[in-house]
Amino acid sequence: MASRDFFIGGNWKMNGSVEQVKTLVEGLNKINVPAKTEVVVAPPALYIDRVRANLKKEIGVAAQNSYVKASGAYTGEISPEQLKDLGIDWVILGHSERREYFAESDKFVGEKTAHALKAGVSVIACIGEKLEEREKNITNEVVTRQLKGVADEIKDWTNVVVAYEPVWAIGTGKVATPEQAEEVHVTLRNWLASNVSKEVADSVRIIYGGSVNAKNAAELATKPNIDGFLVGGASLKPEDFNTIVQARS
Ligand SMILES: O=C(CO)COP(=O)(O)O
Repeated sequence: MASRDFFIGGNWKMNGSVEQVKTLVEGLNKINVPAKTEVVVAPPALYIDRVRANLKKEIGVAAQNSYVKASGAYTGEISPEQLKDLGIDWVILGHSERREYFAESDKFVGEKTAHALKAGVSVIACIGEKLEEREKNITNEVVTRQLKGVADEIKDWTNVVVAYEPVWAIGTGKVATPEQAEEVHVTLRNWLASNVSKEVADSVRIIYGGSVNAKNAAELATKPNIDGFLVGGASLKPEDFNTIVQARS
């Protein structure tokens, strides 16, 4: 078994209502977090405060985005400093939906990562190729370019988790095979060993996201370089999410 702790993130995306969030938190509070496993959920920003107030402390809370400034005239944005103020220790950055719909560049994602880390907020940094990029056989080029966007801006990787999320697998029910995911994770680790350090390559957690569910998680978790998951749809179902949390136990 890999020595890196298992990491499970639940990305709720823009889902939920006051009532649904309450039910979800009640369900999550029943989860027994196994040893050497870290669990973090990312509610929409509006609900973060109430989730943190009502969720058991063994489960962390993440924002789904944050900006590159601490405060100021940036209408609609949220700073990592404000997240810290509310006891939020994590943020998801560079999700493909933000890259696609909000035109976030590799450099901007790197800058946001650097700012969040400086503010003391840990980062789940997302990367992943689109279907046409996989079909053109440029997956490795795309994911290492995206990883470089982060590597160019930071030195300390202690508080970073890398999430490999192939865009073609997100919300499609078309999960990457364990072999496909493992292959990319190895590529990323090799890139880190060559371009950052062997220590970072060995210690950074690389998690997989894209149609992970209660049925496929255990098999994916057998791969030595898959250190956990970033879960979308199935994170809205506490029982399924619990099965995924227990996948390596
Ligand atoms: O984008 C994802 C998590 O960030 C994955 O979403 P799904 O699990 O719904 O495919």
